[in-house]
Amino acid sequence: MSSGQLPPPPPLDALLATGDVSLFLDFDGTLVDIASGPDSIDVPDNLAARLGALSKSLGGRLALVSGRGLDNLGQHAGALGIARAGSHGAERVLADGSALGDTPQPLDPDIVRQLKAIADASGALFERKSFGAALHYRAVPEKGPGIASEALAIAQADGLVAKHGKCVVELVRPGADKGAAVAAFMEIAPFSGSKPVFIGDDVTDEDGFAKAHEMGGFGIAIGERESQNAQFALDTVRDVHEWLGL
Ligand SMILES: O=P(O)(O)OC[C@H]1O[C@H](O[C@H]2O[C@H](CO)[C@@H](O)[C@H](O)[C@H]2O)[C@H](O)[C@@H](O)[C@@H]1O
Repeated sequence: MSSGQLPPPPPLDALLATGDVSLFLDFDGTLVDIASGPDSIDVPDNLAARLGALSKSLGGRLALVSGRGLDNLGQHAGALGIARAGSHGAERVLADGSALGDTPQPLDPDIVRQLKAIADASGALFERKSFGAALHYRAVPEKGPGIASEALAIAQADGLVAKHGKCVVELVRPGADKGAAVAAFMEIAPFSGSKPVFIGDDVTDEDGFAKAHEMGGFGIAIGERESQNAQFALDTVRDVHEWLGL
């Protein structure tokens, strides 16, 4: 259903009055506005501190779940003293920085070279990531379908997964899934036994919405994109900040 046709979520205070809630937050397009490139984002002042305060008020039941690597997330958002999953959910750490689950394997260098060659030939922006590599075609949108199909062919030949997002396709190893990250956090304290709520704007967030709903909670889709699995919607990043009381 189009996000515009979904109702807004109940106020966070009202939700918290019904019992413990865990919030799982996407980053790009949810906490920060989409920009022309991965390093052009404008991170709101003191975002890390404000998320830390929100996490504290929720008894630690807050986690970022991003397609960015955790190293990259830290470079942009600053030191995050909250639970977080990066690389589309494959890298997971608790608020104290201890790992939750295994560290993923990086991509084979030959795959990275093939993706870089596609970027060089097409004018796409190549983003090297710790456990994946992405091709951003925001500056060459007409080449998006061709870039995506070349990346998909490499993924299929090498047992990898192509993650599609806003003007981007990325190859990752199987298992990088935001729903799996939600499930992993929900198995342990302080998340277990609470109602999970996943907030995100992009295709990869659908796994998070579906898992949150399956576990008794719901998803909140941000922006115009049609969502298959969210129950509620908010229009903008600013609305997300207001709903969270950031
Ligand atoms: O799961 P997220 O936290 O939303 O991360 C998804 C991807 O975000 C970044 O790309 C997107 O945001 C860029 C900056 O606004 C934008 O230029 C790009 O078109 C978007 O696709 C990031 O660069 C990727 O690595 C993340 O996977």
